Amino acid sequence: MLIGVIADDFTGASDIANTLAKGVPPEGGLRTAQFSGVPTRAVASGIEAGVIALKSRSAPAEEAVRESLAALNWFRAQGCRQIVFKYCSTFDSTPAGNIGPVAEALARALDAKGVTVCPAFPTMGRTIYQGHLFVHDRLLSESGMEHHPLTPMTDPDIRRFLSKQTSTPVGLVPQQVVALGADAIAAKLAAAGQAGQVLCVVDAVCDGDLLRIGKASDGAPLLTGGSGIALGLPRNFIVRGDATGNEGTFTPAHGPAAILAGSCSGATRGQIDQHIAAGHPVYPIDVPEVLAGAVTAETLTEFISENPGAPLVYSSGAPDVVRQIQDRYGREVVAAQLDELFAETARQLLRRGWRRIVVAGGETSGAVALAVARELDVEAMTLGPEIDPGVPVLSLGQQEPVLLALKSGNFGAPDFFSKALDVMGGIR
Ligand SMILES: Nc1ncnc2c1ncn2[C@@H]1O[C@H](COP(=O)(O)OP(=O)(O)O)[C@@H](O)[C@H]1O
Ligand SMILES: O=C(O)[C@@H](O)C(=O)COP(=O)(O)O
Repeated sequence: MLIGVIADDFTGASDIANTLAKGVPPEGGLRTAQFSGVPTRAVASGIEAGVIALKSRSAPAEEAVRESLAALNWFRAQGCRQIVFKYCSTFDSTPAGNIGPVAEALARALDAKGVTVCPAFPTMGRTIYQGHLFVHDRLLSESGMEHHPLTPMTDPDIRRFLSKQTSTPVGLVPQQVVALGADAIAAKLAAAGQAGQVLCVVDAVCDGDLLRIGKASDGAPLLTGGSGIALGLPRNFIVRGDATGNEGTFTPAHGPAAILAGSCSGATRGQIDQHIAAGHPVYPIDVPEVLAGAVTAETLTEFISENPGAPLVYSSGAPDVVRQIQDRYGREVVAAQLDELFAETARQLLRRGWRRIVVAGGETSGAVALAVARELDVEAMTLGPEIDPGVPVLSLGQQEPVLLALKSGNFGAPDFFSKALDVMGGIR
């Protein structure tokens, strides 16, 4: 294994695994596998890039650091030469962590300084200029992310926000330097390191910038960012002949399907509206009823079983509704109960023969994907086709694989849900 990625959530993991598997022409990508947590068993030989999905984004900082270091140790044992810490392209975190503490701990363990911090994903409108993160034409803090249920983002200045989470000063490589090319970027990062800046925000406003950063990162032990940071990495290994590249085989699955949505993002709520307008069966989950024990995984499984095609169950609500529920019951309590509801629903569906599940939301995907991995006793997932930017199909198991699509809350076209099922084998 050459590249090891530590991802702080499951949708983010499949996003960067997709980037590594695709790469850019003419070289293409690497043979990539995604793991649910730190693997406990030997993995297939020939994997060139591994992505460990952790559910650490909303965990306490100490726990996130511990799990990330365990992932690092596993990758080191596999011989990885480059480690990437993947977080959200909207830098989802709180002032108490976890991006700063995890990145500093990894840098310490790898003796790295002047480490790139670059959440840019221009295809999805996430760009960084003078250290400020934009989502399309809005600053992060006016993009809707200021209403996120778990990690509301109210400061678009990534250098200033990250500094609240770190014990060392944070540097900046401005776009004017990035535009000069790989040598200029590498020199600026080295100077930052010498000045004691362990982490350094690197501007990127287009894929060209990410490719220049990728080239500058050849040989770097550690970089951190969104999935865009991986865009230029496969080429470094392929042109040197260290990697042979991705062959990309995929077998669709047939049989019943289900869509589970716990994301409350504007994009997901729009996709739900579109799914309803298209006449597909939907079940809106009443969250107080879940907390009262009146709506359970059995309720959802029954609804899905009785409504073939593209049945959708969702808890997603508008920001004011979510706030009211959190104020009444507590944010963590609600999140834990909904995670378990979706996880148990997935377990029950697998036991009834379901082999295609689409999930919307990072936390929700983490809960579901971990439950599926444990239920099937399969730790590694391989990459199938990309449904929409940043969302691939994941395949678990060899014979009759189970297919998952883990959609980041903010990603996907308005018709994402039916599109995902089409790619996975059709709606029937
Ligand atoms: N109606 C609701 N009220 C309160 N919290 C909710 C509701 N629906 C979902 N949640 C919680 O909101 C969070 C959404 O996060 P996540 O699944 O990561 O989505 P996203 O990818 O949009 O960030 C989860 O913790 C989920 O349990
Ligand atoms: O970088 C991104 O935006 C995604 O890969 C990601 O991390 C998604 O997280 P959620 O929005 O919580 O699904």
